Amino acid sequence: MIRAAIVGATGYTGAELVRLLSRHPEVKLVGLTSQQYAGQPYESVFHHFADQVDLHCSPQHIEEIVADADVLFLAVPHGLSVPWVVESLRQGKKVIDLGADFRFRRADVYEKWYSTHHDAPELLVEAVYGLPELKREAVAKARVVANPGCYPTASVLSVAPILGKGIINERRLIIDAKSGVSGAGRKLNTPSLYAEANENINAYNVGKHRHIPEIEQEIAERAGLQADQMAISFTPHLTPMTRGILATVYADIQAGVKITTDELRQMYQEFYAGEFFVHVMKEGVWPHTKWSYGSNHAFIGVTVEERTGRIIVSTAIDNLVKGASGQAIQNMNILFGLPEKTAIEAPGMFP
Ligand SMILES: NC(=O)C1=CN([C@@H]2O[C@H](COP(=O)(O)OP(=O)(O)OC[C@H]3O[C@@H](n4cnc5c(N)ncnc54)[C@H](OP(=O)(O)O)[C@@H]3O)[C@@H](O)[C@H]2O)C=CC1
Ligand SMILES: CC(=O)N[C@@H](CCC(=O)OP(=O)(O)O)C(=O)O
Repeated sequence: MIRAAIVGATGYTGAELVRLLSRHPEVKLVGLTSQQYAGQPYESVFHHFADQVDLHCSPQHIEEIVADADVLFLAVPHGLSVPWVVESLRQGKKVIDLGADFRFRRADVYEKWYSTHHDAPELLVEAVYGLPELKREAVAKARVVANPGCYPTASVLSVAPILGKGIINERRLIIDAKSGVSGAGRKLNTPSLYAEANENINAYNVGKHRHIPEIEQEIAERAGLQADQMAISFTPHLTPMTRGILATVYADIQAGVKITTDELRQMYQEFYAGEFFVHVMKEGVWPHTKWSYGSNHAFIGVTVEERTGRIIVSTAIDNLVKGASGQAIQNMNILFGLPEKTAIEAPGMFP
């Protein structure tokens, strides 16, 4: 059995890890940390785990938690991961960080967008950006996996099949994205209050969201460009749903390129052939976030808009599953040589 510990087990992604890992046939949960609930039974923090999870929340004693586990999931706010990663490496353990601290190749980019100093920039080169459909081989050999952000997961999957092929202008993509409120975590946060989020939709962090450099980094790498050549417009919106991301991407087709919707769809189907979790929709079918609710599956709709010379792609995922905890388990399965879909294969809950 793989011994797994979750740091920050009392947040939304932590609870989602517990839900999925507690049913994983090859995993034993051995540690669930929390600051504010340390010492309390986990099932008294989340009563829906009554009689299901027989562990107490433990304080964040790094050495002991790492010593007891084969793999650590870090589900804490950004800026807190470095000591856990350093100790995991020292003890020869695997670590999967759900936050942003190890997603960037360059510390200066992280420091600029997160307004935080990076205490272990030398480790950034060794961390693997864990989007399994694109980096499976690298993940398999990794010691540190940087689990992608929820918006970047949907955005990068949306365009990966057409990057670096001379079909679109990758530099100037426009991404319009919507998220459910669980994307903001369980902490108190005024925009997430029912009275403010219900029956409301608004853009936020327009032109300055911290996922811009992450999306640009990953798209540039696959397109054969430098990240500083990128000028992507990414506009996130908060929507009155609990879970879900819908990212709609607009890409200008390069001058002289002729492509039909059928040809485009065929490219996507070939690129994602054999990918259990990625589904390319038929003509006229556009993804709904509800299809992915509670699941690790991603749904992609594509079209060529001949009138404007643009490709439009719309992708739906669950921010807490494919956008966070499910993808983290997919990465863990790869790290330990297990079938990738173990414990996360179920379809979404519908309606
Ligand atoms: N929500 C989402 O959809 C996604 C989130 N992520 C990332 O995953 C990580 C966790 O997010 P999420 O679960 O939403 O966050 P939550 O706010 O729901 O939970 C955060 C967790 O971290 C713990 N924590 C908070 N502050 C500290 C601290 N100073 N020291 C130690 N532990 C602390 C909390 O523990 P306690 O309060 O019990 O002490 C809690 O268990 C973040 O990095 C987030 O950006 C990534 C993709 C999607
Ligand atoms: C609705 C909402 O607030 N969403 C969060 C994204 C959550 C997330 O996934 O952020 P990381 O993946 O980078 O940790 C935000 O916009 O900051």
